[in-house]
Amino acid sequence: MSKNELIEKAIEIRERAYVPYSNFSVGAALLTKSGKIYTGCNIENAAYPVSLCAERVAIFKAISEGETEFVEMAVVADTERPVPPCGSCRQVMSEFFAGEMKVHLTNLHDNTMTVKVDELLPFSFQKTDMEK
Ligand SMILES: O=c1ccn([C@H]2C[C@H](O)[C@@H](CO)O2)c(=O)[nH]1
Ligand SMILES: [Zn+2]
Repeated sequence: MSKNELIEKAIEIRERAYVPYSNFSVGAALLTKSGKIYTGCNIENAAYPVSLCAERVAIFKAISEGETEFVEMAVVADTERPVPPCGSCRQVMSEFFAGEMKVHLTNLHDNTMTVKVDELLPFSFQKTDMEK
């Protein structure tokens, strides 16, 4: 599985985005260690805050299927710069992904930026912070 194949999956699933409010479609694809790909698109709601981002749809699909080991993720939107994930998604990434894991952020013009989870959210709140 190459970076470009993962990006292709994110581009494909982006077409399924349900975005009647923002009209801003996002796609995500997450590769597991076992070689499976979980995809996600953003899904909005008339009660706006209930909406879910593409990244979290992909991550929660994988977690709910019992996946625990992840290799890399791709996120795509029709932005000028590579799409930056929101803070909530960064926090969820830091919960389930290794700090060193790569996330490929891209747009429809092939401007891709690859960042590590730790770079997306440094000094993130972790479950170990609740242990004394
Ligand atoms: O990285 C991002 C940024 C935004 N959105 C969604 C949330 C909302 O549906 C729309 C506008 O914020 O885009 C994502 O899915 N991922
Ligand atoms: Zn988000």
